[in-house]
Amino acid sequence: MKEISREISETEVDELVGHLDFKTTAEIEIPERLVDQVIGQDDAVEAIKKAAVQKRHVMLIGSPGTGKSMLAKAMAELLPKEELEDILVYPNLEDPNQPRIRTVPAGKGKEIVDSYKQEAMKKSQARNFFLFTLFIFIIGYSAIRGEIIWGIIAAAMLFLVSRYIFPKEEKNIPKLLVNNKDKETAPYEDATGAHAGALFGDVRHDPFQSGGLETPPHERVEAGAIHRAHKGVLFIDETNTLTIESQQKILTAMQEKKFPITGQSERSSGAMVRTEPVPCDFILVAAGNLDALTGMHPALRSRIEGYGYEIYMNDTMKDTVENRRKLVRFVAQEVIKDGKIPHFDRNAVAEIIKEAKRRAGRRNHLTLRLRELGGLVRTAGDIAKSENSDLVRVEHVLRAKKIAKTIEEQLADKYIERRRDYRLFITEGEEVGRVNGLAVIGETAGVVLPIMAEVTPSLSKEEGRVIATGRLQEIAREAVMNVSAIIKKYIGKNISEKDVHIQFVGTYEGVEGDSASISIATAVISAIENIPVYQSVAMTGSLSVKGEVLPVGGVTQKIEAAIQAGMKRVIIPKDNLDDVLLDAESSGRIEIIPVSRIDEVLEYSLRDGEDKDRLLDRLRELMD
Ligand SMILES: Nc1ncnc2c1ncn2[C@@H]1O[C@H](COP(=O)(O)OP(=O)(O)OP(=O)(O)O)[C@@H](O)[C@H]1O
Repeated sequence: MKEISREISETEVDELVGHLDFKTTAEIEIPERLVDQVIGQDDAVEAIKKAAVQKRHVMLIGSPGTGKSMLAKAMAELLPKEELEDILVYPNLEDPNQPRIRTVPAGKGKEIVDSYKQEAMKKSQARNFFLFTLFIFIIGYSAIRGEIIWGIIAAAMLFLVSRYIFPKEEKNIPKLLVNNKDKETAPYEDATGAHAGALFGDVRHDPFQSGGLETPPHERVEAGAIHRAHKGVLFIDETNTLTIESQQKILTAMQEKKFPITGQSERSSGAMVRTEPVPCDFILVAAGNLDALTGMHPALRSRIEGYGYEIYMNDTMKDTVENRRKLVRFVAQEVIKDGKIPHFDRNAVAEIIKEAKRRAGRRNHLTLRLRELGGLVRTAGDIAKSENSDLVRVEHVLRAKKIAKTIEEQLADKYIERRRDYRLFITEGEEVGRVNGLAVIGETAGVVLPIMAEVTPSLSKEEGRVIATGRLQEIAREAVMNVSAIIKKYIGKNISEKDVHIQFVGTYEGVEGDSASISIATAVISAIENIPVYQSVAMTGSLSVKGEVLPVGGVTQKIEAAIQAGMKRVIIPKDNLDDVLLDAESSGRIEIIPVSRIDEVLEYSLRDGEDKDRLLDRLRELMD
């Protein structure tokens, strides 16, 4: 049995950090451009570089937190900022409900608005001076004539009339709709989850629509994300969550490169206003997971397909020296980006990289779900900071790992807790037909999944049935089918004349049980042969019809779940041994038994005794 080394030694640290020579992440150099900071998504980086030059749209599909919005932001940095423009909206004297639109080079917009304001101020000052002199004259004259009351009344009337007669200069000042003054890069607009108004612009409602108190229509016009993204990038995550109508409008905006703004609420006075088309020459970066493709408007998708790039994001990258070095840089990047947490020392970085290996769930790979890993970096940083430590050290990372758990992991904890309360776990003694299987929730959390099997004579005359409860019926049926082949061939019993009942004890929403087949097999064999199973043993593995134990996913998480539930031994497929990456705290707390055949599973899980020896002898004779 292979003992997995637990203590993290100097050489291990050196290997984990890709033999980079550094004491703390403060020494690590970080590239200036965002695009050069992206890790492990080389195809996507290539595509956005090309798309930025050719002004093409891009679709990024993949798991959350792998860098989709980071790439969109990076793309905005690559676009020429010389082309940026300001957009102004002017009143239209002929048709006030159709305000006019003008574009000027970036920075000019504010100058124009300022000069209009000054002009208006001068005019209104002159007007006020004239009115003031007139009032003084009227009141002075009426006072001389001893009729001051009439004078005051006349002045008030004049004041009211003047409000109507004199044009309001401020009403002619254009409004700066999109301001790109002093922008360092082309705009990046994240319109994820935006409602129609935020996306396509809106015209506000005017509660005072007459009486000289109204706000002119052009002043009520608000730009949408598509307009603010003019000459830049419009990023929309979960594109499929937009209504079909919105997707259609985006498509029109992409084709026309301009889109008028109108009031979005039908009952508002804003709905009467519709501007001239407003420029919106943006590059769309649409993102999402695979579901996003199904909910996406086909025309929008084909527009991107035909005129742009579609990229599937990587979830993991190969575990190479070069990529480990990139993860060292990632830790440094996250520290700088956060700005508040201390730098990491070498050992702490190594622990993060170890976690990246663990989270990859795949042999010789590192995870690229870097947002989650970044969360761990920040939590470790916060712990170090709260303790006034000048550096983040291994102990901080280890503690952070306990806190920075994904929802699935927290769910698994609750699940375990609840099962403990109800004593659904049995971790000692032995029982016929009951096996502690292991499964995963989501992709990140392991759980113990107890399985019970019972074999009864068939109720139907023709053939026996597999009766499984819970959502895992299909898996149970498949596993039983494999097991029956094995049992028939090697144990010499035909279970097709029996009913096999399989129960997944307390199955939980989201549990995936594809790796439960050796557990089901063991439970069924135990039930048929009436040999009890040790309850201190947990197991995971897939089973072939020939009785070989095949590798499964999420072994580390499953072993952790077994440890947490209080198991003593865990049986895993031999091919998965390299995937086991327990942290210092968990390691050594359970005996790991790698197996490659079902007879080995039975050897370690069935109660010792003559029955078992006979069964194994028979089985091995036939299998060898
Ligand atoms: N490939 C990567 N390289 C470097 N850092 C990354 C990468 N992916 C994610 N990050 C880090 O995680 C943060 C969040 O990632 P980002 O928002 O780009 O993910 P996303 O794929 O857009 O996720 P979602 O689809 O859930 O919005 C980034 O700001 C960055 O700090």
